[in-house]
Amino acid sequence: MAIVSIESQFHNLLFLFICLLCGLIIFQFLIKKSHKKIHLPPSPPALPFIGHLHLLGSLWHQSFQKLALRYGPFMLIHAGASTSYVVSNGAIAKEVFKTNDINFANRPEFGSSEYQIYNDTMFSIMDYNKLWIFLKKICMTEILSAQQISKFADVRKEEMMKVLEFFVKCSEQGDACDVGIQLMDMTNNLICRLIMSTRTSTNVNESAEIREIAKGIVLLAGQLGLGEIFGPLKKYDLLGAGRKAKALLLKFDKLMDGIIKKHEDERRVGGKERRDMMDILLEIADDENAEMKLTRNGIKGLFLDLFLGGTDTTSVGLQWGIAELLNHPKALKKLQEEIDRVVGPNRLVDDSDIPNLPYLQAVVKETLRVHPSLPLVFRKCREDCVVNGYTIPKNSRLVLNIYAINRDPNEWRDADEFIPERYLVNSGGGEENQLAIEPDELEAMKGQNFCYVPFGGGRRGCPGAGLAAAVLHRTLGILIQCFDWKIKGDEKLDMEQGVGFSSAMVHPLICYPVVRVNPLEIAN
Ligand code: HEM
Repeated sequence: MAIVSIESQFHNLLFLFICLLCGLIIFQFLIKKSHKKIHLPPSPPALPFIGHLHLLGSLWHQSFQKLALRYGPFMLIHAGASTSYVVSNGAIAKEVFKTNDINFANRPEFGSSEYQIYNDTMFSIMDYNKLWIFLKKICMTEILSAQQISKFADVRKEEMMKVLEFFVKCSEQGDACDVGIQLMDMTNNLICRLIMSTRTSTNVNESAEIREIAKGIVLLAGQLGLGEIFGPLKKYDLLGAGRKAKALLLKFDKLMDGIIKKHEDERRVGGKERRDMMDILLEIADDENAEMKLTRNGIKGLFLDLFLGGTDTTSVGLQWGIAELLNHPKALKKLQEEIDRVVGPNRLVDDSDIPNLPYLQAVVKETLRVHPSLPLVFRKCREDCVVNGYTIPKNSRLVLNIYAINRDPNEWRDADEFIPERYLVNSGGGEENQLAIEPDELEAMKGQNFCYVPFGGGRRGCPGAGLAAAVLHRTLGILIQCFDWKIKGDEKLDMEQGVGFSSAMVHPLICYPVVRVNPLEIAN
């Protein structure tokens, strides 16, 4: 009996073991099958919970660039609970910006939305929808149009003159100055004047207040973005950035209410000589026949974007431009010679000179290639689609590493080097002074070459590129025309890049300006 019982128990156990083994084999087979269905891009080995966070340094674009060298130009990266497809070359950027443009026209969430008071009306983060299309049209045909930019050329010049006066004074006194602070103030005042005809020194410090608010939000933006790594826990605002951002946004809201009211009062009285961006938007808001109703929140959200998107990016670009020229004295000399030859010493560089200054154009272009002001661009896909042969499920987060794309060694010779000459052809005679910028390169500035994407691309590309280009060329041209810049201690500048939303320099750009053409004597 006992023997029969042991034998039957053995059979039962064997049966159970075989069942388990079969179950395991079927389970593994199913997993493999499902993995085959979801064909995923390469990804570095990940750790539980934190994913690849341990592989990411303080500058994510540089970490992604290094990882791409090993895992390829299309990777899957898990930063805590947040998963992103990371693009690092021009061919795949083209698939996003061109082939699948409309599908990637949404932005992913950026921290907890509970703290965002303009959630559905902030142009840069709202989904691609009718309101976004309407606002984009207003940007491109009205407030950031080439016509509006040239209408305010005198305002750009006035702001420029303030900075020039300051540099001339430093030169006379032999003082060093923080060039970055001056350029930041200049771009902030400029954007404030274009938007609402106000500047720091003349209008109850509204633009200084806006500067402080924008600076605070830009600082918090990095932390808000980092909140994504907590997944659904982000709504608890574990880093506290959401609450701080909301306080700043409420301050901004109140300030804008006052500015809107002033504009409405002025409109009632009438007789304003020139319409600023606020006047244009208020007119559209009051227009009963407009395609869509533009609300006060829509106006505020758009302007917040212009303050955030336009100030740091442009002044950071200018700083890198000067810094690169100071570290490349031959390029600096060549640029000064070009400006002296084309413009001469009796007037300042003007917008109309830019087409005749190919080396200046090449310097600006190369600066934005090596130091894109926004090194990472975030998108979300609206439907399932295929990129680089992989199926990307709807609502996936995609990061375009502009920094890596612009420095791709397969596309650019000596990709990390600052070489403005790379865009130039000799238009005849073999002399350097007959250089011209390649026609293709002008197209590239408009986002048609996907290996060079400092302004992003497709319908969601930067709407301020025209204004940025106008400010960068003219300001850099005048600063180089009027001054020799001496570095403190006559050393090379440290080009280390800082952490943050825009890729600013870690070390302030401290220089001694030395007048070579006095702008106050020749201002035209
Ligand atoms: C050197 C200067 C600048 C650089 C390098 C730059 C770069 C960029 C980039 C890379 C994007 C993301 C584009 C994409 O998703 O494909 C962007 C978006 C944006 N930029 Fe700029 N930008 C600059 C200046 C400006 C200026 C002067 C303004 C306006 C005053 C501006 C306003 C915006 C806005 C509103 C967006 C959001 C567009 C959207 O989501 O549809 N930017 N910019």
